[in-house]
Amino acid sequence: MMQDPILITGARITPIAFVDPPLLNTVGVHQPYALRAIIQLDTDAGVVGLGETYADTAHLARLDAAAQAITGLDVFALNAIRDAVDSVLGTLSITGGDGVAGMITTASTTDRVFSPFEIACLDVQGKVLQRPVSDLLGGKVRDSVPFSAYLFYKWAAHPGQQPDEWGEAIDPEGLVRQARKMIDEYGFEAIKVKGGVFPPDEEIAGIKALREAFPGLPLRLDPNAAWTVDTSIRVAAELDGIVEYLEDPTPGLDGMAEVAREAKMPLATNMCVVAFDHLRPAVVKDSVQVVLSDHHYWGGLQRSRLLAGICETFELGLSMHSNSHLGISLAAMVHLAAATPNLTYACDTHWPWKNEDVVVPGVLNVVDGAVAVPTGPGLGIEIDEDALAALHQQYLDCGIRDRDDTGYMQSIDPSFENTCPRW
Ligand SMILES: O=C([O-])C(=O)C[C@H](O)[C@@H](O)C(=O)[O-]
Ligand SMILES: [Mg+2]
Repeated sequence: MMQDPILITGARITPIAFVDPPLLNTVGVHQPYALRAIIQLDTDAGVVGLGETYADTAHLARLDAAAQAITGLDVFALNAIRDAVDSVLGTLSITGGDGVAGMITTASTTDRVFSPFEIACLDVQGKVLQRPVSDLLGGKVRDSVPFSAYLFYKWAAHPGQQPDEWGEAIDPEGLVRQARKMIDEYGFEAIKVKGGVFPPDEEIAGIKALREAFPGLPLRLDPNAAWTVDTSIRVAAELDGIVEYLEDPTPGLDGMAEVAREAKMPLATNMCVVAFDHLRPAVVKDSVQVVLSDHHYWGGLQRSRLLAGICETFELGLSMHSNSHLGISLAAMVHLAAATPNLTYACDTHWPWKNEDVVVPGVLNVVDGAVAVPTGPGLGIEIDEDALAALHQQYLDCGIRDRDDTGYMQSIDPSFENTCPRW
C-alpha cells in the first residue's frame, strides 16, 4: 500500500553559542564561544526532525532561504530537496560563512547547506518508520564507533578569565598531561594532535613525547597546511614509524602529491579534498591516501556514503573530520560511521572540549573511546528545549556572529599573521 508523503511545513533555525576553551591552531585561537545552528524541521505528520550545522551569518541566511525552498516537499524526496536548495542558492549573492575560521575550504555551498536538512529528513523518516538512521543507511556494521583523543595546544584561560579544567598545553609535557586527562576520562585508543601552532621541531618533540607516554596508541598530527613541501618532507622523515598518518602537512593537491612521493606514511586531508570534484585530480596525482569525510560539508549522510564508496573504489583510506559540535552532530556522525564498512580509523571529535549541549543527556556517551550507536528511532536523541533556549540567549548575549580565530588572536597579539604555509 502506497503511503502518503510526509510534507515539510517549515524549519525552525536557532543559532546557539556554547563555551569553548582557547584552543590554538595555525590560523589563531578559538573564541570564548563556538557557534552552531540547530534545525527543527516540522512536518505535516507532526514529526520533528533535527539537524545541526555552522552558524556564521552568511550560512544562516542561506539556511533560511533553503528552508523556504524545501517547504512543501516530501521528507523522502531527498534528491528533490537537494535540487531545491541548489536552485535557491543560485539566486542569492551572499559570500563567506563557511564556519571554518579562515582555513582553506572550497567545499560545495549546496552540500554544506543541504546537509542539516538531509539529516533532519532522515531523522523524520526514521521516527516514522520506527528505525534508527543507521538502518536507513544500509544497517550498522559496528555497534559502537571509536573516536580519537583530539589534543590541542592551548592557553590555560581566555584572557581575563579563570583557567579552565584542562589547563595550559604549550609544550610536550602539557600535551602529555592533556592526553592523560582525556584518556582517563574517555578511554580513547587513538590520539590526534592539532599542530601548525609551534615551529615543527617543537611539535615533533610533542609527538615523540606522546609516543613514549602512550606506546600502544596510534598517533596523528595535523598542522592544517602550515608547512612548505620541504618542511613537510623533513617532518615526515622524522615521524616515520611514529604516526599512522600525517594530515594536511602542506596546502594544495600538487604540494601534497610532492610530499606523498617522499613520505613513508599515508597523507590524510580535510583541506584539499573537500568536494566531489576534488576526488578525480587527487587520485590522478596521488595527493592523498586518506580522506577525512565530514557530513557537514559533503552533503549529509547519503552523500558521505557515496564518498565512502568512491574511496573504496580508488583504495583511499577513510577517516572522519570534526569541528566544535554538539550532540545532534555527534549522533549523525555515529550513525554514519556505524553504517560505513570502510571507515576503519577512529573518528575525530571535539566532544570533550564542551560542557553544554542542546540534547537530553543519556544516549551519547564516550565509553572506552567509543560511542554506542543510538538504537531509538531516527537519530535516537531528543532536544532539550530549555537548554536550546538558554544557548540561544547565550548566542544573543555573546556578540560573536562569525567564527574568526584569526581576528580573535590578533585582538590579543596584534603581531599575529595568518600565513600559509608558515614554516
Ligand atoms: O582536522 C581539522 O582540520 C580540524 O579539526 C579543523 C578545526 O577547525 C580545528 O582546526 C579547530 O577546531 O581549530
Ligand atoms: Mg584536519
